[in-house]
Order: sequence, then C-alpha cells, then structure tokens
Amino acid sequence: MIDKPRDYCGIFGIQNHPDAALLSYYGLHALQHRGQESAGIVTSYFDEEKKRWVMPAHRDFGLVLKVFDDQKMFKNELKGRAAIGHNRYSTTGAARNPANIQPFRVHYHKGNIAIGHNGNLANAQQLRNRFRQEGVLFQSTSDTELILHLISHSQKATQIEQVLDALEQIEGAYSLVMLTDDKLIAVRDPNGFRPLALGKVDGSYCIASETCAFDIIDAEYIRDIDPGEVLVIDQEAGSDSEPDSYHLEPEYGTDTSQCIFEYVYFSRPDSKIFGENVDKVRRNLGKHLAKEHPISEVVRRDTGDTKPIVISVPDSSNTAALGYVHENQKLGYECKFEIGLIRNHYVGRTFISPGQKSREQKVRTKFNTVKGVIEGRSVIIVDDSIVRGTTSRYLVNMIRQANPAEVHFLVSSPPVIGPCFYGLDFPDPKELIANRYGRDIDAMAREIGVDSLRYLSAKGLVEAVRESNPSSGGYCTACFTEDYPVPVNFGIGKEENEIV
Ligand SMILES: O=P(O)(O)OC[C@H]1O[C@H](OP(=O)(O)OP(=O)(O)O)[C@H](O)[C@@H]1O
Ligand SMILES: NC(=O)CC[C@H](N)C(=O)O
Ligand code: SF4
Ligand SMILES: [Mg+2]
Repeated sequence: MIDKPRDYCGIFGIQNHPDAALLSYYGLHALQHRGQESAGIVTSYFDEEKKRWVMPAHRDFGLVLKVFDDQKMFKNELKGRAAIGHNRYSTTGAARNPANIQPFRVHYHKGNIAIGHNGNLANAQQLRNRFRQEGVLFQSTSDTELILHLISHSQKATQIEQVLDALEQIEGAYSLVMLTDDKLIAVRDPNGFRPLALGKVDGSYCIASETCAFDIIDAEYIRDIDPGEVLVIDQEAGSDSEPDSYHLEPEYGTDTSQCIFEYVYFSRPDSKIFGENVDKVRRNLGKHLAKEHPISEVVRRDTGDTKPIVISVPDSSNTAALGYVHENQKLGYECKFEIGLIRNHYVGRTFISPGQKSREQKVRTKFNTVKGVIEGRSVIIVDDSIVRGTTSRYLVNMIRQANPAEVHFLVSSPPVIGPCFYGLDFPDPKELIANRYGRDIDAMAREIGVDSLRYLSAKGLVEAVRESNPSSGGYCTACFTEDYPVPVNFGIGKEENEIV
C-alpha cells in the first residue's frame, strides 16, 4: 500500500555529443524528484573491434548519485555519442523487480533498441493478453515493455514505420525517449499528458522531462515536443540537417490533456513545462487562492498588533504561499510570509514508513517548527495538495504544540478525489481523506485538527493555470474532478503479473 501519490518518472536523451552518458547523468540528477526507485542510462555506438553496434547499459535500484557512484563508467563502459536515461517511480510492474528498471534495451531484426518511458499505458492489459496468446515470453512486468513487442511484431518495412505503427496501437500517457543504433527518438502522446522538452547543448540535441535538466548542463531550451509528435534525431541533426517530425492523431473524441498536477506539485519551480515557467503558474495558484479565500475571511481571532502569518510546507508549496501573501497584500489585507517550518533535506520523498506510528515519525524527521515565529499568532498554512491527510494532520499537531492563536489550512488545489491512470501511483481512492469524510470539508478540518480548511476550486485551478499559461493546450484534472480525458481499460493490478 502506498501512502501518497508517487511522482512521475524522469527521462533524458542526447544525440551526437562526446559526453553523452555524463550529460545524461547530470540530467537525471536534476530530474531526481520525478523518480527515486531506480535509475539507468543506455548508450549506443559502433564497436570497431566487434564490427557491430553495441548498446551498453548501467541500471540499478536507488538514487542517481548511488547508481552512478563510479564516475569511470562514463568513459569506460557507457561509451558512445548517444544516450538515454530514466529515473523510475513504478506505476505498472513492481518497484522491487529488477527487470522493471529502465531504460529497457533489446535486440530484434532491425538492430538494437532501447526505451525510457514516463507515463502509463491505458490499454496495457489488452496488449499483454494479446501477446500472451501469441506466446510472447515477457522479460518484465512493466507496461513499457509492450511498446518494444509492438515494434518487433510490426510488419512495416522501415524501423521508423515500425515505431509509428507501435505508437498507433498504444493508449494513455507516454512521453518516451528511444535509442536505435543510430537515432534518438522523442515521443509525446497525442494528449500530451506528460511534459517533454527539446534542447541543444554544444550544437547537439537533447530531450528532457523538465527544463531544469537543461540548465544543469547549460543547454538551451528550444521548444516542447508537441502532443502527438514523434521527433527522430539522427547523427547529422543539428549540424547538416534538422530532425524529422511525425505526427500521431489523438484517440477519437479526446483533446490535449496536459497533467495539471505537474503545475500544482510535481515539476520543479525552476522548470518550464507545457510552454510556461512552473514558478509563474504556481505563484498564480496562490494568487487565486487569495481571491477565493482572502485572509480577512480566514482569520477569526484578534491578535492585537501582530499580523497573521502565512507559512508554507517546504519546499513544494513555497511559491504558492508567496503568491497568496502578495495577492492579500495587494488586496489590502495585512499578513506576513514567515518561515515557520524547517525541513530536513536529507529525508527524501520516499522515506519508507509503514504503519501509522512511523508516519508520524516521518513527518517529525522531515519537519520541525520555529516556535518563536508561531507562538501567539494566527497561522495560515499553505500547502499544494492534501492526499491522505497524513502530512497535514501531523504538521498541525506539531504547530499546535508551539501555541498559536489559531491554525487555518489552505490548499492551492482542489480536494484529490480520484486515482490517476496516466503515470502517477495514487493511494486507493478509499484512502483519500476527501473520500473518507464524504467530501465534507468541515469533517476533514476536524480530522486534520485545524480551525478551518479551504481549497482552491477546480474552476479557480484551471483559470489560474490558463491565465499564466496562455497557450491553447487543454489540461487533465481527473484526480480532482473524476473527468477522465482518455478512457481507461485497466483492470490491471500494479503487481498482477509478478512471478514472485
Ligand atoms: O496528504 P498527504 O497524503 O500527506 O500528501 C500531501 C503532501 O504530500 C506532498 O508532499 P511530500 O511530502 O510528498 O513531498 P515534498 O517534500 O516534495 O512536498 C504534498 O506537497 C503534500 O505536502
Ligand atoms: N511513473 C512512470 O512514468 C512509470 C513508467 C512505467 N509505467 C513504469 O511503471 O515503469
Ligand atoms: S489524473 Fe491528476 S495526476 Fe493524473 S494526469 Fe490527470 S491531473 Fe495529472
Ligand atoms: Mg509537500
């Protein structure tokens, strides 16, 4: 059982660069927040001694720094001018199964091919059943492997046609980096669920889930990969020619559905995704929160000369809290942004915490209160999301021990009410606090232990995002609204196909 939504995977790719593996390593390091279960890099080059293309890989469980702790491997093992990399948070196929660590690489009749996937295929079960009947022996329990089987089973003549043929048969969410013997291929599904950007470093093209991976290697952001775009970057691209671009049509009746949760919580504020800076959008979420719930309507107690204080839950809600404070000040309501919670940065998002008691320990290990800041004040906590309510309940308990005059909790997104089928591993819907309390906000406030609990409305969320990102793309809001943009034919348990 998981206790909160798991982050998405992070993917990176680079073509025709002398330090392809090393730059992939830096890129993955910047994308660490998107996946912390395992990491891997695959490169491709023509081995003059063996007289054939080879595709070395290095993959293991753990964080990027640990998986690639021996820097010599970038020169000795992961040779070649093209590379792809992946940070995983599992959505289909067990996290503990080493066969599920990406990128996958296989050999088939057109050569070697490797793949890294961020997302989740909505028709994985049907595809798996089809291949099972055809006698395919699966190497992993991941949905991503199915794409490779579709490519190798394709009757099309060229490798690119085979890739396109395979992509036309998959549904759901997929941002992909693929490596063939001599090409890097970047793909974003026709609904554009997950972000994917194109950059350039030293004249070489690179691909990343978020642009923070470009900054770390001093690459220039060129543009996003469009929803439905298949970009084929060969070894000449960038100097003699431009990459070839193909287009996949969305499933009938579906529209662009970029994941709004990326702006709410997942992406780094220093990244640009879906064509706009995350910081700008997140700040605007805080502003809209202030418009819907100005501090004058939140605070109840008179604390004399001392202004109400607004504190964030570091680091993910810092930007939204700042937006909330600035908008209130603009509206003429007195309040102050304060650092009321200190975070220990050595506790990751994945701190394992089975059982209630140790969840409380986890929050205590991660946060501490600055008592002098909180005592006697009206405290407004701004967080980006409440899922199970674990973090908020324990945080409020800790804050109460510092004797505030009152505690209010504001959330810069609506209540999470449904699971995500597009690349994020949510708890069982029954475990979501909004569902446990019949979506009764007052009852949830009592459970969390606050004087009041307020959320940004679903309408306010979409408005805030559209206002700060004027591009025409649509958004998926399904976990907040249960309005699923692409039908999901799942019925597949995450660990259903495991052998042990
Ligand atoms: O209601 P809950 O089930 O507790 O989940 C919600 C919390 O989880 C996330 O933070 P998280 O601690 O996962 O990571 P962060 O440090 O990146 O904010 C989110 O920002 C909320 O604080
Ligand atoms: N979070 C993701 O993007 C997961 C990718 C893929 N479905 C896996 O489970 O490995
Ligand atoms: S259901 Fe939620 S987390 Fe999943 S893609 Fe849609 S908005 Fe994002
Ligand atoms: Mg948080």
